[in-house]
Amino acid sequence: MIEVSNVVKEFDGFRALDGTTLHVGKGDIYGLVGPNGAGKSTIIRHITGVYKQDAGTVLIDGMPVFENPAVKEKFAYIPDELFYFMQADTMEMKRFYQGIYPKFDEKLFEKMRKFFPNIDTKRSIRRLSKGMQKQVAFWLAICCRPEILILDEPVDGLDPVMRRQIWSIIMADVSEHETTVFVSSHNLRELEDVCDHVGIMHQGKVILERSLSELQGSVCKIQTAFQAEMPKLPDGFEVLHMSNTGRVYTLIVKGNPAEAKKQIERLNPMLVDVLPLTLEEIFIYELGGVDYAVKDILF
Ligand SMILES: Nc1ncnc2c1ncn2[C@@H]1O[C@H](COP(=O)(O)OP(=O)(O)OP(=O)(O)O)[C@@H](O)[C@H]1O
Repeated sequence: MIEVSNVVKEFDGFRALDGTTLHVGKGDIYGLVGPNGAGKSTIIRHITGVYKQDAGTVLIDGMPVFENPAVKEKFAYIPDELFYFMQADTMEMKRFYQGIYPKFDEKLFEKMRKFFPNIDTKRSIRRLSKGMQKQVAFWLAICCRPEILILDEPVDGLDPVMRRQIWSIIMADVSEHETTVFVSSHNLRELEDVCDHVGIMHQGKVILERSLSELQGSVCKIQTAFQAEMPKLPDGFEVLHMSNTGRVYTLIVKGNPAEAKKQIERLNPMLVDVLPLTLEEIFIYELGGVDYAVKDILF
């Protein structure tokens, strides 16, 4: 659905994007994570056709985005800095969006009022708080019925209750309409519960791109204890990290979790348990040795 290949962008000789490549499939919830200055907003501005790349391609459904209104109708974009007509109120903005998005869902707009009880839709947006302005942006974006929602740091500035609310609205939309979501954040934890694909961006490149199921099936944490010393582990059993407290050993193991558990069980342990790894832990071990600087910044 979104295909970004080898995109290069320079600003006054500074290479903000240095061969960025990423792929987002239909219905994916793709999280792009990276430290400040990695290039997340810049690549998003290419995907939304705000910028034109110096080299490489940016395609949505096989079509170039830049200056292509047919493609722009497919997505709604919430940038990190909102650019409303600040004098307008929410109802006026709604009419503006209705003019641009033929599929704008008026009924849904009314239905969603209950989620945003603090928004006075007749008050100029300039006079709403920053968090409230973001809420309005979501409300309108979802009602545009886009095929793709592109969100740059979407919940920054929202309180924890509203964050949960916004995510649950997005998730409901995804499951009902198979909306594709492309979301950037510098906070991996924020994306952990919602994304099914994650890309890590660093210095203008996507250095790692994985599906969550692929990640979760490829590394696991095993806790085990033996009567005496830890026996020799089978050949080919790839331990990425091992620590122990007394007789209880915690192993981070590469490979299928169920298979790894079976292999440990053959060694007659007193106990063996497979524990879930957080996305953060998975990346730490996945990236092990690749680039410590990235790990230090991201986690
Ligand atoms: N219009 C511009 N002119 C000059 N430099 C720019 C411009 N836009 C971005 N940059 C530079 O490109 C790099 C990437 O910026 P970008 O905003 O894409 O990073 P980011 O990953 O979104 O960061 P953050 O998490 O802080 O929002 C930065 O070094 C930034 O200074």
